Amino acid sequence: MTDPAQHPTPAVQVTDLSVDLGGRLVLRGVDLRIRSGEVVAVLGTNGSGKSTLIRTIVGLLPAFRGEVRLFGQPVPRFRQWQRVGYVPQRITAAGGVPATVQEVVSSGLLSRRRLFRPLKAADRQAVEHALELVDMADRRKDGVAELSGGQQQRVLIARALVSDPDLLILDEPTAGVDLASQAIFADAIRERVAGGSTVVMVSHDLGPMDALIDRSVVLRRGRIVYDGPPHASQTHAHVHPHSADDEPGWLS
Ligand SMILES: Nc1ncnc2c1ncn2[C@@H]1O[C@H](COP(=O)(O)OP(=O)(O)OP(=O)(O)O)[C@@H](O)[C@H]1O
Repeated sequence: MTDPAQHPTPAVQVTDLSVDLGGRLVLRGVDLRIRSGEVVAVLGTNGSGKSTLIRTIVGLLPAFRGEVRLFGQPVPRFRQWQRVGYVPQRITAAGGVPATVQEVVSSGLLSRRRLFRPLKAADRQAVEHALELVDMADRRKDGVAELSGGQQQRVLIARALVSDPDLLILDEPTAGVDLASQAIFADAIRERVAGGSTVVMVSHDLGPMDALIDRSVVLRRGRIVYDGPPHASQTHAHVHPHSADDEPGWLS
């Protein structure tokens, strides 16, 4: 029998995943197993498939072949979305709908409350805490459309953190966010990681988050070409993807 202590259910399990976008295979045969508590960076050049991988993991894109499981459950049947915080790649936080900062952050709690019900005191407190974390509490009543790009990104980060998720999936969360806010965000993530959260993060520039990463995965043309310790991948990911065949982690 398998010992569950030695083989606990991974937070994310991607098996032989291929994804088709517009008739083209953008991901091809991706295998990735992320244990609970790991902090994994997904790296690779523009168009290598990072966002596609992230969006398939959170169920926004269907698998063409293979599957993704979250906490052991295939994504199409997964229902515990309150356990997952997701920051999408930079888009307008409003998504075209006029909404205040407070409303967007509250929407991070939607899966744990009934739509259109007023927030309970504990929820209001969680929203306030998340807004304070990203230093946006004084803008709570403002429309997100009136914010700068970096401020909108901070609101999306607060939305992902508000439900105190077990798994954070972040697609370039700090793109366009100033260094001070990146440091605040890194602290918030560090706190979550210390509490046992799992983090999967796409980034071109990890900045203050760099020290938190314990593993990185490099994509190239829809395939994983490196999976191992962060150092070698960051040195070579964008420069010489084939120059480090003798280093551990590089896949042929
Ligand atoms: N809706 C779509 N239809 C067809 N092809 C798409 C679509 N969205 C993305 N692609 C293609 O899929 C490939 C991977 O895109 P993806 O956004 O996953 O890359 P990425 O690694 O996240 O890039 P970046 O670093 O620029 O964000 C690209 O070649 C892109 O042109």
